[in-house]
Amino acid sequence: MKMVNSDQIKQLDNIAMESFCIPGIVLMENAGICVFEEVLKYIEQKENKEVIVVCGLGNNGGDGFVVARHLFNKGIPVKVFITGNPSAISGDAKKNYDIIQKLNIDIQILVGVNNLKKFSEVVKGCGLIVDAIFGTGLKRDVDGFIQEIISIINKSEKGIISIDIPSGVGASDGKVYGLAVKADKTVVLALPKIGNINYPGADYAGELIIKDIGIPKAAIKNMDLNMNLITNDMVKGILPFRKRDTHKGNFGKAYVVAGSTGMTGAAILTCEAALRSGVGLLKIPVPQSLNTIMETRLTEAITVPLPEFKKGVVGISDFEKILKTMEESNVIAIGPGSGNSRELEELLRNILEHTSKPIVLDADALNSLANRKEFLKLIQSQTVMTPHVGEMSRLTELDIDYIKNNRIEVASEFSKKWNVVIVLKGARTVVAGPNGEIYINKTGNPGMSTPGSGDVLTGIITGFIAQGIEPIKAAVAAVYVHGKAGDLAAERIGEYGLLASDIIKELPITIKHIVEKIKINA
Ligand SMILES: NC(=O)C1=CN([C@@H]2O[C@H](COP(=O)(O)OP(=O)(O)OC[C@H]3O[C@@H](n4cnc5c(N)ncnc54)[C@H](OP(=O)(O)O)[C@@H]3O)[C@@H](O)[C@H]2O)[C@@H](O)CC1
Ligand SMILES: [K+]
Repeated sequence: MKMVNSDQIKQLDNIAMESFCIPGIVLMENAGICVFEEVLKYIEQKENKEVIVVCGLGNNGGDGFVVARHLFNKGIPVKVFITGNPSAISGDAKKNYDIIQKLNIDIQILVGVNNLKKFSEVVKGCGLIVDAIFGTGLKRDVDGFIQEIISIINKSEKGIISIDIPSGVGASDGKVYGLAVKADKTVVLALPKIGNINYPGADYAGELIIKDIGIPKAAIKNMDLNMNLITNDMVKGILPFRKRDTHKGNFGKAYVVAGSTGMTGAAILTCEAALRSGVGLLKIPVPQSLNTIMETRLTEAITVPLPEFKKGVVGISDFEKILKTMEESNVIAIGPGSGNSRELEELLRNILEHTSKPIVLDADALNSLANRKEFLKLIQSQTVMTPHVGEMSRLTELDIDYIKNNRIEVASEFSKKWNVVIVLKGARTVVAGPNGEIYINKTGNPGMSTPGSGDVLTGIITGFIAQGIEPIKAAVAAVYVHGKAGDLAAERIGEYGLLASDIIKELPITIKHIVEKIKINA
C-alpha cells in the first residue's frame, strides 16, 4: 500500500479535484462518513453515547463538522468545540461549519481559560471524543493553548478517535510537535501517512483504520509514489507459488557463511530460519573444529568443514573449495556470528570479487565493511545489507541519534550511493532500494529485541532469495514474515521470554497464513 507525506496527500487531493473533477466537499463528506461509521461502532457498545467533536480551523476540523452532522441526524447527543476563532474557517470546512450552525448543533468556541474549565467539565460527562484539531496541515509546534486542550483530552480517560492522524503528530515524519492526542483509534483517510506508521507518532495512533474516501486509484498511480507500507497482500504476491510436481532442487540453494567459536548459535539460527523459509538445499562452510556441533544441531543442512588458520573462524584458507560451493548456490549470506577478524575481511573481499550471485551481508560482514570501507566499491547490485542503527552508524559514520531521527533518508541515500538494498532494522524496519523505493514494515514487537533475532531475519531473506525472489522483494517479504512470526510467538508466550528460536518455530505457520490469506490475530 502506498504511503504519503503531507505534501503528497495535498497533491493527491488536488489531482482528485482537478483531473478527476471530484469536488473537495465530496471527499470531505466521504471522510466524515468514514469516521462517523467508526464512531457509531464505538458508541454502540457504550452506555454513555454523548460525543464531543473537537475541531480545528482547517479541513481536519471540516471533517469533524461532517461527523457531528451525521451524529446529530442520527439523534446521537453531540457537542462541537472549536479551538479558535471560527472566522478563520474557510473553503469546504466553512460550508460544513455553516451547515451545523443552521442545524443548531451545540457549538462552543474554545478561547480563554474559563472556556477551558468548561471544556474540561463537558469532557467529564461524555462517552467519546473525536479529535479533529489538526490533520496533515500541522507544520509547527502546537501552541500552548491548544496543548492545554490536548492535555485535557488525554487525561479524560474517555474513548478517543482521531481523524487522519492524532493532532500534534507530524504527518511527514511522525514527530510529536509539542504535545499530541493519544488516540484509541485513528481513522486514516485515503492512504497512510508516514506519521501514522513512524515512531514516536505511531504510538499515539492506537488502532489504525485505513479508509477509502473516493480518491481514484488512477490518481494514486499518477503520483508515482515511492513509499510503501508492507501489507499481507503485497507479501502474498511476492512469495512463490509451490507447484505440486516438484523436488527440493526447485527451491534453490543457499550458502551461509556464519558462526565462529562462541557464536555457533548465530549460524544455527540463520540456517534454521532459511530452511524454515523454504530453501531447498543449504550448505554451511564451518571451521573443522566446529563441524561436530554444527552437524549435531543442523540436521537438515550440509556442513562443509574447512581447515582453519585461526581456530574457530572461517577464513580464506580453502577459497577454491568455498568458491566452488558458492557458485553452485543461488545466494550467499555472510556475517552472523562470524566474528571480527582479518580472516573474515579477506574472505569477504574474495567473495565480493569473485561472485555476481545475490549476497546478504549482516552483522560481522557489515563490521568488516565498516573497517574496510574500500570494499564497499566491490559490492554489486543484488546485494542486501541488513544493518541495525549501530551498524549503520559505523558504515556511514553518522551519529546514531541522527540515524534514528532520519531512518528513511539515511537508508535510502546509502542504498542509492552503493546500489544495494538496505534493510535498516528496528521498530518499523525500513527497506530501501537503489531506485529510491522505500518499504516500511509494521509487523513485530519489542519482544523481538532479543539475541539472534537479526540472524533469523538474515536467514529468511536468504531463504527467499534462494527460491528465486528478487533481492529487494525478498527483503520486503522477509521483514514482514519475521515480524508476523514474532507477533504470533508473542501472542502465544508473551514478549518477555521470547527467544529468536521461538520466531523460527512460528515461520511455517506464518507463511502458510500469509499464502492462504488467513487472518492472524497477532
Ligand atoms: N487530503 C485529502 O484527501 C483530504 C483531506 N481532508 C482533511 O484535511 C486535512 C488537512 O487539512 P488542512 O490542510 O486544512 O490542514 P489541517 O490539518 O486541518 O490544519 C490546518 C489548520 O491548522 C492550523 N495550524 C497548523 N499548525 C498549527 C499549530 N501548530 N498551532 C495552531 N494552529 C495550527 C492552520 O493554521 P495556519 O497555519 O493556516 O495559520 C490551519 O488552520 C486532512 O488531515 C484531512 O483530515 C479531508 O477533508 C478530505 C480529503
Ligand atoms: K486529528
